[in-house]
Amino acid sequence: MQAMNELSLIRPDDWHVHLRDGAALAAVLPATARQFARAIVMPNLRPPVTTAEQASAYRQRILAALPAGASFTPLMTMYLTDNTPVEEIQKAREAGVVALKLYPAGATTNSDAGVTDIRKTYKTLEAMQREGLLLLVHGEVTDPEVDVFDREAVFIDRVMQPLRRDFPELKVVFEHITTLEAAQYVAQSDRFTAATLTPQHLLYNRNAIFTGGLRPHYYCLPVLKREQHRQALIQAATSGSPKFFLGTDSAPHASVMKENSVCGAGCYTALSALELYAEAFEAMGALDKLEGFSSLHGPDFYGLPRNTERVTLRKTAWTLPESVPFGEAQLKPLRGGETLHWQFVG
Ligand SMILES: NC(=O)N[C@@H](CC(=O)O)C(=O)O
Ligand SMILES: [Zn+2]
Ligand SMILES: [Zn+2]
Repeated sequence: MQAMNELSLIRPDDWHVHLRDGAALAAVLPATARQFARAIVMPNLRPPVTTAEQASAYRQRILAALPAGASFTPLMTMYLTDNTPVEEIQKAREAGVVALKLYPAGATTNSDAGVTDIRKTYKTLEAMQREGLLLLVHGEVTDPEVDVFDREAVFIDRVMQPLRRDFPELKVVFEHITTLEAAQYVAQSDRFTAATLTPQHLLYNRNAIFTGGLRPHYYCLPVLKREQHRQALIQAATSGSPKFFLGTDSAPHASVMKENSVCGAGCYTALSALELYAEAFEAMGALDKLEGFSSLHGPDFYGLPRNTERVTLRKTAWTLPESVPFGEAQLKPLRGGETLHWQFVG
């Protein structure tokens, strides 16, 4: 394939991002709004966004925190609980909420209020299927008997398959998939199932967490897996299949929380999201597949219009800052202080 020095794409959207709130929101929002036209905003605040009213208020806080002149649309989600009332689903749709997020209780950062048993949510899922709201899934079981590296594969058998059988027309996004099993499951599923892929799971295997010592900035959930899984994921992303699309899962945690005896899960990638994806696609000789993955498959699956504006990435070396302000704290991006070879130019 011919080497390319400039890449022009329809402006992408980020179908899975954590923007947090307050000073943290103000610190990270400009980076996401710079690269992406829209983003699916995760609801795992403390306390979580569980009502349509809270989602609307959170949307207003995001819009208020946008830099002057930015044109960015936050797409709001709500946090599904054992007790989400059925009536809340119609309110959610009316408030412009596009999806609910399933966190198995205890699976990840701020998931304590998550679902303890999917059957408890069946009436709500029925209403979502009827109203056309999507279900976004953090697909890991929390059973302490199950090895951390197997939790996604076990989730497919225990939760995904029954869920798909019982709600065949509910649109489900299997978020941030990390395994061969999940990539195969999604590739073989019908048109109501899709998946997002993060840059870290396309670029790294689990060795990255242990290179020369323990590297907390490579720790996210679901945790990085073996190389065979990474290969299955990058194959899926570059396959051209419309079932796979971009979701950074950029998940900022203050560096004091990452470099701690108990390290919070999450990689901060919003500062260089497209650059990291371009690097992963280029390594496969598949830069021609980047636009579908970044800009077309997501809106098509969500039933939203494609963007029309374009953005450019240039092949040029630049150094990602090692650390950026994060309210009173500091935030260390994945690959901070290192040289990247693509640069988003706007
Ligand atoms: N991905 C992560 O490791 N962390 C996310 C939560 C999530 O998406 O599971 C976070 O909110 O920090
Ligand atoms: Zn998650
Ligand atoms: Zn996430």
